Amino acid sequence: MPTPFKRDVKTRALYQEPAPHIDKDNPFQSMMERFDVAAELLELDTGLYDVLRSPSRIHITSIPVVMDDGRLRVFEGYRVIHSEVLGPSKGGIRFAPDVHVDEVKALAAWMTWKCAVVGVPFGGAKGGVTCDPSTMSAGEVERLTRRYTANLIDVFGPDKDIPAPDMNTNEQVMAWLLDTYSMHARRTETAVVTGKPLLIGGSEGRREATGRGVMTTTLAAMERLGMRASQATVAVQGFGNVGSVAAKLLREQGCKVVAVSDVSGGYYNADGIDIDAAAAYAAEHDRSLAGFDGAEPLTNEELLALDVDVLAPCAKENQITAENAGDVKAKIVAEGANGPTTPEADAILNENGVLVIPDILANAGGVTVSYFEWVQDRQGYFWSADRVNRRLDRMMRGAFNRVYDAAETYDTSMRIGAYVIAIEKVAGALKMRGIYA
Ligand SMILES: NC(=O)C1=CN([C@@H]2O[C@H](COP(=O)(O)OP(=O)(O)OC[C@H]3O[C@@H](n4cnc5c(N)ncnc54)[C@H](O)[C@@H]3O)[C@@H](O)[C@H]2O)C=CC1
Ligand SMILES: O=C(O)CCC(=O)C(=O)O
Repeated sequence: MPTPFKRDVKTRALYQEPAPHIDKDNPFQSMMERFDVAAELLELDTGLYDVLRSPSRIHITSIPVVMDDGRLRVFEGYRVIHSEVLGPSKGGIRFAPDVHVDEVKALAAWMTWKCAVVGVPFGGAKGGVTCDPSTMSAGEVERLTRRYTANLIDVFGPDKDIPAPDMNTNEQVMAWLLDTYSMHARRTETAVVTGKPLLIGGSEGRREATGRGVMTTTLAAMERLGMRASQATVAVQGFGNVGSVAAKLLREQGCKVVAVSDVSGGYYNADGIDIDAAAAYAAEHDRSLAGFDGAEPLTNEELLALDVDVLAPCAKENQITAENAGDVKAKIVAEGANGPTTPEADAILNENGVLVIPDILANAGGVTVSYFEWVQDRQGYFWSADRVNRRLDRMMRGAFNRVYDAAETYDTSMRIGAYVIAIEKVAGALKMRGIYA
């Protein structure tokens, strides 16, 4: 096996300290720690550094919703536009109880870097509403979505800012967003949102795209490490849109998926989980694996420490930390989720020779097919699933190779290699446009 990439060294010598209110487990801080290392490697001008670290706009909005019992509740919603340097801003919307502005800021910045790494002509944005959709009816979620969209109507637009699904949002939520926007615009505007149903301008392959990108980049990493898919074991944390599809597609490539998990806990079977059965079970049980009997129970912590070849964290931020990174036995960590590994954990994984395929590369399949969807909507001409998947695989493979090569050139991790590519591209565009003149 090739020598693992070297541990990253950061000095913060050139750049300002992060804002003092940001604590160390904060996702924005976590993003900035990696940004700082890459900026130093690039010897990035300190002025450009300041521009790139700062979101271009933060929208915070109160969303009044009449609940089914007649009570009026007010939710807080966000849309952070991190950058529009490479094109209109792009990024998902998340509905979750722990959504907060610094999380959305980090997710928006990750979108900027992700689009640049994979080569789609978008800037970065992200949205979120602090709410618990598991306790809300479909009608309540629809009213929340429509009011959130109406409040941000001037922000969104096919040439301005284009949302998509993320945690706890789906095609139906995107359809409500499209409809609300179109009512205000007085015309049907399909390209204002991606990840929507096929019937109203969605793309073949978008639902599976993020998991598919996780599969493609994992296979590319296996090739680099001389591993065979047919002999590889896999554990997947999170069994939603990303995790369930990644598990299914890796299984189809010959891997043995021995463990999956969701918020209800983990499920282990040394002979391999029947992923179709698990997906069918979750579909029938309100998206939950609780009670799935095709496997033995284990905790999410135990899943992360399993003796497998590939670990795919596909749930949420800060799952692999300084406390548990030393227990990770996988040779490859494929980050389906955004921000699942803390900077301290990165250092431990690098030291232990684990190849981490960073989130801004591994999960970029979603935004890549969102780009294809936007292109198709604007042309009014729709592609076959085969065409979408072939183009996606080509772009993910190309991005993987560029990041791997950058990591070798700079003698660093794939994560920092990915940041180097992204920052170089966005900073270059910024200078060329003269914004920084
Ligand atoms: N949906 C998409 O196209 C994209 C999603 N992502 C990222 O992938 C991650 C997952 O997103 P989706 O699959 O869309 O969300 P989802 O809402 O469809 O699924 C989330 C899954 O994670 C599980 N989960 C939540 N908390 C957990 C915990 N503490 N431990 C274990 N499992 C837990 C849930 O039970 C569920 O199975 C997020 O970080 C998201 O930002 C990244 C790129 C694109
Ligand atoms: O498909 C998109 O536009 C964005 C998906 C997303 O939110 C992400 O990649 O984190």
